[in-house]
Amino acid sequence: MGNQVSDSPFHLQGSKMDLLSGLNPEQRAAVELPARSALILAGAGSGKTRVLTTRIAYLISNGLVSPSGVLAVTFTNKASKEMQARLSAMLPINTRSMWIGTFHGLCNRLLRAHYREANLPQTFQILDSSDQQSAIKRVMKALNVDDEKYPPRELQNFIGRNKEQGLRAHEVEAYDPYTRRKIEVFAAYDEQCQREGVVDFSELLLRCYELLSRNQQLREHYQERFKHILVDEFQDTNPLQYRWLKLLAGQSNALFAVGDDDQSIYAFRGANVGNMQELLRDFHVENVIKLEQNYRSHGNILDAANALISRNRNRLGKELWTAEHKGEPLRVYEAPTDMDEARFIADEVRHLHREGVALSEMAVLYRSNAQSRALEHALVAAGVSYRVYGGQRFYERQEIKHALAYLRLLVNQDDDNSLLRVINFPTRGIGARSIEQLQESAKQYNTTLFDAAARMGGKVTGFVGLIEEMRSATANLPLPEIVDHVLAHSGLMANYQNETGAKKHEAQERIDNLNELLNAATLFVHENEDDSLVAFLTHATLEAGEHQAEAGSDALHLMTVHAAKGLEFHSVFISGLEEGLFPHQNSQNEDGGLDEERRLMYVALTRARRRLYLTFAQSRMLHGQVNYNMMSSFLRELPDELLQWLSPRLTQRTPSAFRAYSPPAAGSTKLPPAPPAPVKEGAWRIGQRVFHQKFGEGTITGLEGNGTEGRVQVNFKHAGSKWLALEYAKLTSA
Ligand SMILES: Nc1ncnc2c1ncn2[C@@H]1O[C@H](COP(=O)(O)OP(=O)(O)OP(=O)(O)O)[C@@H](O)[C@H]1O
Ligand SMILES: [Mg+2]
Repeated sequence: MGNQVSDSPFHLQGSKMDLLSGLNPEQRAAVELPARSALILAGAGSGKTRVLTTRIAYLISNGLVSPSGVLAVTFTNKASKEMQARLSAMLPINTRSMWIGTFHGLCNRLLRAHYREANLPQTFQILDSSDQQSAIKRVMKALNVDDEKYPPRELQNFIGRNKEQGLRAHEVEAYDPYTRRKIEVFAAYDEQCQREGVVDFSELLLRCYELLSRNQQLREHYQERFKHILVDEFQDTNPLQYRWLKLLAGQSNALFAVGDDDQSIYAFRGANVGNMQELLRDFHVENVIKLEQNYRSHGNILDAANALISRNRNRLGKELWTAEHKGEPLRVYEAPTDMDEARFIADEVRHLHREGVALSEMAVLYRSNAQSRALEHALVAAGVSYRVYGGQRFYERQEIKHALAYLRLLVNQDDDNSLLRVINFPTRGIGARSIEQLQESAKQYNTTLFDAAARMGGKVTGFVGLIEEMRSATANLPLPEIVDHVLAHSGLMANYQNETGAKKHEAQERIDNLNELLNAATLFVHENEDDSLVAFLTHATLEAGEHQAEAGSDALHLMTVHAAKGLEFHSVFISGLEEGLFPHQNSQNEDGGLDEERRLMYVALTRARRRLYLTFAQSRMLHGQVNYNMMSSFLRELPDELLQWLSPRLTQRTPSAFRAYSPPAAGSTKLPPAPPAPVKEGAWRIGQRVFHQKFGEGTITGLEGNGTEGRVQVNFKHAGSKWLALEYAKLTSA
């Protein structure tokens, strides 16, 4: 059973003063609180994480607890590594063996230590989401469950949701035969996992919770051991996590929670700010300590964040101030296109870097992962090393690799790797057994897998047919339309569109990314003489993997706002501040959705210490078409006097506004890219009949903008009315 609690206190001469000397009175009071449960409720950058870390050091160095008596929960692995590093700097102890980690990490550790009691094999494996889905499909097959009536994804969500509420199959209530059938699958799936010695993510937490709640001896052992339980980002814990904490805390241990209701950004995953109220009640918390001084940001940044968040309803209410001076205004930049926005950011980064700001002290934040592609492209071109955090680089993402594999098969059917990647993705009933047979047959006749597949018959040959069909259908199409065709006909797009429930968010990201691939193809055609599919695939291979900064080297941070929680940087760029993108359009249909987006924006703003850029683009490519979004309402919610516009402030998108585009006034740090060269005006007129390769014949019903930025509205005979960018639409007159 784990480490024993050491009796010998840990005394470090003089460290008490050193540890506390840099803190303000409230922070100090929080660090020195007696061993009772407490809630520190405080805004961004007020030192919550610092207080939590210092408290651990304080308790240990004063002999109030041994290092093994502490359990600290962080939100990400990155955060737990940082906490260990900070602790090591404060205490001469090995922090590696301490129980500091994420909920999943800590549960895994407990289950490994007590695998027998948890009824697991010593080497139990963890299923990721796609492993889990294959496992569910096998169960369904064995039970003869119709996967049209019961989509495997729906079952996956059903199982996950119930486990996250602490429910096993036999505890789920069934009101109808449909649910009863799902419960059967749930039960059989758990049996199969048990037989095979695997656990999924939600099982980690539930199994650990059950272990502790059923095994009194173990529970008492850990309750005896973890005298101090400390939780960072408490506002984002879900109900099962909270129950797990309660169990470990028992009657007498101290739960020290720090959090900020204004930074609660995981409600969509079941996190519950209400936990804060429950904590006060369940743990008889008498003192809620508020920290109101922000040490991170200059005044203007903080004023902007405060002004923004003040528009939210139902806040617990707290003020933030800083002793720092106002600093610079927030820099706003409106770019003509998303590519210009990305180039502007790359230029500014280089400029700041030349002035001495380390790349790792800068971050570019975006709302959705798909936005990283345009940014990556510009950074590669500018030679800036960067690292994508909390997600993969664009061309390494699963769905992009799948799409590229299909495209590769179109140009080279002998590419066995690509074939193996997608022969059964999306699933088309080609099992591991068939693939083995295929490989044997290819070996026997010394042919490629594709040739072997053509001979094999059944579903495998059906796949060959699909590739051949797609190849002939796309033979004479321009590159973006080839990509579009393959996304639609391979079933990739539909596969993600069919996601439901909790998986929907992830699937939406994948769909956005696939659309982004289409944008990449469209752009590629414009930037390259050779715009063949082969050339594009070569380009994709080169952009993947080549420029990712090496581990440990100085590199710019690229990440979603979600992934940036708890971090800070000298300079931050918040990109894509457009209505529909940030705030995300999905938030409009969800109750409290806009408030959650605003909290996300608050998180983004408060990451910056010294300099903040807010950027957006007049036009952005989405699904191969140009979208004209409005400036984000969040930008409008920031007080005018805090903003410095680097581009002329455009309130309306009119053709004259485009013509008025000019470099920013002197005094700003950097010139934006030159305005697009106007093309011959009047080439198109309302009422004119036109032809588009994909949509066919139509009539122009609207014109807007000018030059490469111009767009037309066309009412197509068969495809309905669409706005198209003149630059990309390649219209001909009919
Ligand atoms: N008393 C202090 N004196 C000087 N600097 C401080 C003090 N307290 C905190 N800081 C610094 O302020 C910054 C923000 O602190 P910290 O990250 O702990 O805030 P936080 O409340 O956890 O923020 P977030 O809500 O974003 O997680 C850090 O750089 C930290 O070192
Ligand atoms: Mg923090």
